[in-house]
Amino acid sequence: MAVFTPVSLEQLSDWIKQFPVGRATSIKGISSGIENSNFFIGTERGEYVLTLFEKLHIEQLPFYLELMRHLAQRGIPVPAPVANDKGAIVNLLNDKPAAIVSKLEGESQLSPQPVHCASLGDMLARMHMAAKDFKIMQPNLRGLAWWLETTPTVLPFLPPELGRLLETEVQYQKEFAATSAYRALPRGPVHADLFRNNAMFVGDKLSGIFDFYFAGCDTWLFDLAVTVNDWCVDLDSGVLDIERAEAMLAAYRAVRPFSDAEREAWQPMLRAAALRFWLSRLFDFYMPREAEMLTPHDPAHFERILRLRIKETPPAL
Ligand SMILES: Nc1ncnc2c1ncn2[C@@H]1O[C@H](COP(=O)(O)OP(=O)(O)O)[C@@H](O)[C@H]1O
Ligand SMILES: N[C@@H](CCOP(=O)(O)O)C(=O)O
Repeated sequence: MAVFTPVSLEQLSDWIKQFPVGRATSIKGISSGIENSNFFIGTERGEYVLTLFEKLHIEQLPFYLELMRHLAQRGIPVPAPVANDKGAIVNLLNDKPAAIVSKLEGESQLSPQPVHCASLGDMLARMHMAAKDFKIMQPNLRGLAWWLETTPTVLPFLPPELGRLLETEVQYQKEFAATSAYRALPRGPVHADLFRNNAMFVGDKLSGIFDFYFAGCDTWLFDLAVTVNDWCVDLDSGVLDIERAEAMLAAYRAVRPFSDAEREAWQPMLRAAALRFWLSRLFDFYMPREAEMLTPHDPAHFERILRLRIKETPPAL
């Protein structure tokens, strides 16, 4: 994560007194990621992750943090938010809403094999089931409405052929969202950004999934499509690795079988998932923000993935 808002050990030491984690002993900015300011912090009780929310509004945060608490309570390995002495899990730090969550063990698996993809498929399905009774409703804020709003902002920066691809796909997704097949898709709270860098493994064992700050209520299939488009592709070409994709789909299906509507919507959803990240990367590329450390993401990667998902038949659900 880039650090947009610096926090000193002195500032942290004062702020952290309200939490039952003991005295702060260290703070270190995390350079990966592009949305929030994240820090590893050490305290007398252990290690945690401190996040300062840069763009999200304070009224949106309970959805993410309460969802993490809900999932953690149901045995899904996600960071558990720490409440302060008044029971609040979001508190201002340096004028930004901020939260402390438990630190997951392990490392990201950036070269996943079928065994890792199967673990993700299994966990994603279990997460969807565990979130079914979550009470707070918040739409996916990077869904169709955002695509429609953001496309005109990036279009002026694009060469004509890319602009046409973008406009055509947004129109296709708008029409697909009005079909009965789309409306019949099962839905609920979804992660919506479950990339390789948002899961931890200890050896080959999945130790947790994190970064719920794009989560929202959307179709379960969209969530699976986002996950397949990252975990089961060749990163240079965007081409689907069938063995990895089938391992993920089989593990997901073993927990929650797919419906007919989902089978019908699978290819459009893979396209939607590619479009979503192509558009957000274009937006971040042409409208960058100031940051102390910033790792930009390449929009062309998801343009390639979108072109491929449009023309190919995906592995069956
Ligand atoms: N709860 C956590 N446990 C362990 N590491 C974490 C945790 N949260 C974040 N990280 C680390 O911080 C990095 C950036 O966090 P992330 O949530 O992806 O940032 P952003 O919201 O900006 O995308 C991750 O890649 C991971 O290394
Ligand atoms: N996964 C998205 C960007 C969101 O950043 P993250 O570090 O929070 O996953 C992308 O790759 O475009």
